[in-house]
Amino acid sequence: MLKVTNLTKRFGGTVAVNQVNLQVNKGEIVGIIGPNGSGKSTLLHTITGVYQPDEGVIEYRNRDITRAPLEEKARMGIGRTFQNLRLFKRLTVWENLMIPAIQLKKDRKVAEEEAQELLELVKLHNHATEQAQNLSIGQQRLLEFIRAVMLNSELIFLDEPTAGFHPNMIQNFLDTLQKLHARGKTFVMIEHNIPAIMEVSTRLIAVAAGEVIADGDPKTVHANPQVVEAYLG
Ligand SMILES: Nc1ncnc2c1ncn2[C@@H]1O[C@H](COP(=O)(O)OP(=O)(O)OP(=O)(O)O)[C@@H](O)[C@H]1O
Repeated sequence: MLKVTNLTKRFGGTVAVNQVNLQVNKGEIVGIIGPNGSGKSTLLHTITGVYQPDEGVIEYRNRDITRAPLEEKARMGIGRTFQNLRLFKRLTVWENLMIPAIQLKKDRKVAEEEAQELLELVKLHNHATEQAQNLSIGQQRLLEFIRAVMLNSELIFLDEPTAGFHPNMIQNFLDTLQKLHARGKTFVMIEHNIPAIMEVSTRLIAVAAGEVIADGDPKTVHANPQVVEAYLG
């Protein structure tokens, strides 16, 4: 589905992403872990078109999308959420879901049914008429998450989706993720909550100092001595 080859992104003298190779196959939930400052967000920004890479190639469904901007990648089915949320804060929960869906020329009735169903899935249906800014951070993250799903995204990148969550909301998020996964969505998720990522990931990628240091079965990667060293060292 997605193939990244020799991807490099520099900021001045800092090599934030260094010759990264990775693939994402349809139906996976790929977890990305790594210490603070290891390049996870920059990797995600570069793949999704927030940043342009300095080197490397990004292919989606066998098409070269290396230089496509964020909006074009979104139209191709690559969705994402942001660590610093990007909701329409003064609009209602319902409007946050419907406005982008209508801009995408979705049929209004289909979009309304989908919005209602997704709101029920993340237990936000009683908040539909509230302004987004009045929700808790966790609820805002859930809203941004289902908005990405509403936008016909097939491959969805999540940047620390459970950051700021009340502990009892984490399971709600993980259950929703697995339900959407069961319907055919593919996910790539950066997360510091290791128990959460171990629960849902079908594959785990560990990065350190801008490089992929392990990629494979979650339990094997988590136990990899280099990964343990990167976290503790
Ligand atoms: N816009 C930027 N300008 C300059 N340097 C940047 C920029 N964004 C990231 N960096 C640097 O690139 C490196 C990787 O940062 P990045 O935010 O991608 O790491 P991260 O693994 O996502 O960290 P965290 O887990 O804390 O979110 C760091 O050295 C950081 O200081």
